[in-house]
Amino acid sequence: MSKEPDRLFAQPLGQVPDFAFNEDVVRVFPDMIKRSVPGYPTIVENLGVLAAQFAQPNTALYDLGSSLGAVTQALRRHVRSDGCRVIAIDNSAAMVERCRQYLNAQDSMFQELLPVEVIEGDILALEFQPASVVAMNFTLQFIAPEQRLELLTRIRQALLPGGALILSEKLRFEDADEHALLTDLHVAFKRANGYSELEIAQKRSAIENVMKPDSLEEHRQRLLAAGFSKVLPWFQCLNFASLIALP
Ligand SMILES: C[S@@+](CC[C@H](N)C(=O)[O-])C[C@H]1O[C@@H](n2cnc3c(N)ncnc32)[C@H](O)[C@@H]1O
Ligand SMILES: O=C(O)C(=O)C[C@]1(C(=O)O)C=C[C@@H](O)C=C1
Repeated sequence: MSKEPDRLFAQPLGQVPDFAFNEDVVRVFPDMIKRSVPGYPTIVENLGVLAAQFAQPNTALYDLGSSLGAVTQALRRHVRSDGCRVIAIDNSAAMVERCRQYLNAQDSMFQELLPVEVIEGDILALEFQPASVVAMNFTLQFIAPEQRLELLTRIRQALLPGGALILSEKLRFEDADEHALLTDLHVAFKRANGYSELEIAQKRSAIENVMKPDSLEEHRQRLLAAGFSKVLPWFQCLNFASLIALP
């Protein structure tokens, strides 16, 4: 994985453009996500551990919004069920190209890894195959809010009994004081990871139009409306959480 440090927002930008998963972001993405999302390495590795409990032989495992394939790599490290295959999908051409290179490198270092197909495409247009695990690691928050229920309903319909959706998201808090406190604590996390006040402020302007977090309660209600029977939070660090949703 690239070790290039994220300095994308270090210089004053004047008008800050909307955040996009373009070449510039791809180059620094491993550093950016680790320094921006509290608990990210723990979530990714344990997503593999959890997935191994839900994966069933001869089924598909999806990594939706796969970026550079960190979750796909964790699935391949942990899932041992026979005949499983990973389907990773992302609509950023730059992400997909680099993801394929990283997965080829993983292939050359380890034997007997699950086969993986990396698709450049829109999750909203995906025809799901019967799946035992669907991972969405910080991707739903970038889908237009009015399209989230329909997408989750289609995921629910593709999930086999005994399978699971593992959904990680940045959270919004319904109580204004709670939201302000958790936002301040997240800023403190970023500062402790070496981001300046300018970097933090410009990144916030860049993502505010493109990333719309929901509250935990909104997630729970929508997952139930999509047909899931149970929603279990398994991880939270500050305003970032990961949920298991059972069919
Ligand atoms: C925050 S990143 C995901 C991080 C990644 N899952 C990980 O754990 O390292 C969100 C990703 O979702 C992708 N994405 C956003 N909307 C999408 C869509 N409609 N279809 C496919 N991919 C999408 C973006 O291109 C981006 O790579
Ligand atoms: O920087 C932030 O505040 C974020 O919300 C982090 C976040 C995310 O949650 O996906 C936003 C965009 C980048 O992809 C990396 C991380």
